[in-house]
Amino acid sequence: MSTQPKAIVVIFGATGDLAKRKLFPSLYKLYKANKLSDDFAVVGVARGDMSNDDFRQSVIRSTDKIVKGRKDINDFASHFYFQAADVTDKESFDKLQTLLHKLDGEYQTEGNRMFYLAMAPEFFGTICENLKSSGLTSTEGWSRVVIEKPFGHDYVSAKELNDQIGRVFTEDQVYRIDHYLGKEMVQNITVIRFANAIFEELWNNQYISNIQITSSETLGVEDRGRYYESSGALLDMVQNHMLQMVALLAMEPPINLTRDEIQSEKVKVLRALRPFTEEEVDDYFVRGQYGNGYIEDRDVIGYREESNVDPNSTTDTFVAAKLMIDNYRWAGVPIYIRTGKRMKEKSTKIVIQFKDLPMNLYRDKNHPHPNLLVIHIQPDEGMTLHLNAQQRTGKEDSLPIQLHYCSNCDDKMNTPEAYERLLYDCLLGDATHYTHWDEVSISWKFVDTISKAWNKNKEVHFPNYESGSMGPAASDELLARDGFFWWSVANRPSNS
Ligand SMILES: NC(=O)C1=CN([C@@H]2O[C@H](COP(=O)(O)OP(=O)(O)OC[C@H]3O[C@@H](n4cnc5c(N)ncnc54)[C@H](OP(=O)(O)O)[C@@H]3O)[C@@H](O)[C@H]2O)C=CC1
Ligand SMILES: O=C1O[C@H](COP(=O)(O)O)[C@@H](O)[C@H](O)[C@H]1O
Repeated sequence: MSTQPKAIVVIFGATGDLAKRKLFPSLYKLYKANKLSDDFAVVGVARGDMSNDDFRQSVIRSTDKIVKGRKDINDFASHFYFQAADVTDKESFDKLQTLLHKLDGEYQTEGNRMFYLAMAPEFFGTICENLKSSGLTSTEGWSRVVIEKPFGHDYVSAKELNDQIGRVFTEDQVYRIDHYLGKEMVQNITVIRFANAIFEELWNNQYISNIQITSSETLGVEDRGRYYESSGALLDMVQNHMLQMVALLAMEPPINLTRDEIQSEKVKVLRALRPFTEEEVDDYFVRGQYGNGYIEDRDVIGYREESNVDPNSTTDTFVAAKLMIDNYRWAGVPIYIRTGKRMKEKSTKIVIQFKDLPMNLYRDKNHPHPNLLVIHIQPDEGMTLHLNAQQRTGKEDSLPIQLHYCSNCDDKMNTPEAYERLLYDCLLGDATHYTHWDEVSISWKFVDTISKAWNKNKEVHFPNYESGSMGPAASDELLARDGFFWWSVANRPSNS
């Protein structure tokens, strides 16, 4: 298989935020890394009428933040073409077909096509149906479709969408993107587990006390209020990114590293998640909404004051939960997750807390120092092992130390960005780090119960956490009830 795939990438929604902020810069980085053949073309689709030159200037501007003074940027941009089209208008697709045939000839792309749906979800089904009816998917090369999130807003809508897409593309042609799966250290979760004897033997309820996953953001809802009002943190982050990290952390070792075997093991974890009745939800889930506050040296408004947000909104901008996986390996081990907007720091971390020794000769009874494995997903990418190794002078107590590995502390720009990795994977036909329908459907069924319970009970006292905090007090109480607390582990080693 060529590591410099030839293809035409068609980006529906090419004048949108995702295209400019993530897709064009990622394609440029692939081009810079010689991961794109010279035979590639990108066709941007949107309604606005734009010349190819204007579109190329838009692409160049979007890469500005990456590399200054780029000699090759004009050559890169010359591969971009704009096709004005309204995706609800079938005739638009005939014009697109004509352009793709022309470009197939000019760039010898062998009829290979990636259709990237960087548009609002309500258009996903329509685009797929029009791609088929216009013959755009009948090509001598391969054709793949990348579907952005949210993939539906509940199980029923996700199933309808999946059936609509399934009438055009086979499962192997469908790439449901969850960009967390493109992140360096999310991809390393299975490497840390399955390439290190010292961890795999301990990775179970015999040795692990609890697991904590935090994905906190300092950003508020920004200009996405219209979308977020009907999503909230539960559907925006938990149903996809958080549950995907749980699956990777808890899965059994696959028999090999093929997509099918890895996804098969992830599905087993999701199926073993303890289901809750609607009455039990509030015993295991905490919801929050940010109020005003002070963050990153400035005053910020609360969620209800944001644009396109109902002043009496009950949408959750924060979720904490205690998940239980009822299988032999994890029975009894709580997995705590929390995610939210307008929190104290932008960070995604996983903390594995190991059980205490039955008898610790050096234990400082007032300052327990259990062993922790911290997997830093972002902003630092790496891991820290918290051990007890030094003896305090003249005392029996031991001192905690940290072994720290950071893969991007010296050169943050070198680690491929998630979208860069995932775009390249799709061009290569590798769906390992994309989500399979089986994973998506189970995640929706699990989250639907929580969503229904919360929609039935709107008696919430929102806002219930200050911007700049780590969420509502109930999130701490969720762990305190079990004798635990959220570890506020630093991004970098310290001698605390
Ligand atoms: N932005 C982000 O950070 C993230 C976005 N996503 C997902 O990515 C997708 C795109 O998001 P985002 O870029 O923010 O959205 P935007 O609203 O910024 O962009 C939407 C794009 O779709 C085009 N468009 C809208 N209607 C039509 C139509 N009828 N025919 C053709 N083109 C149309 C718009 O151009 P025009 O109006 O000129 O036609 C524009 O290019 C969404 O599914 C979102 O959920 C997922 C994760 C993060
Ligand atoms: O999918 C999404 O993720 C982003 C956070 O992504 P990150 O890579 O910056 O951690 C979140 O802000 C957005 O609301 C959500 O849709």
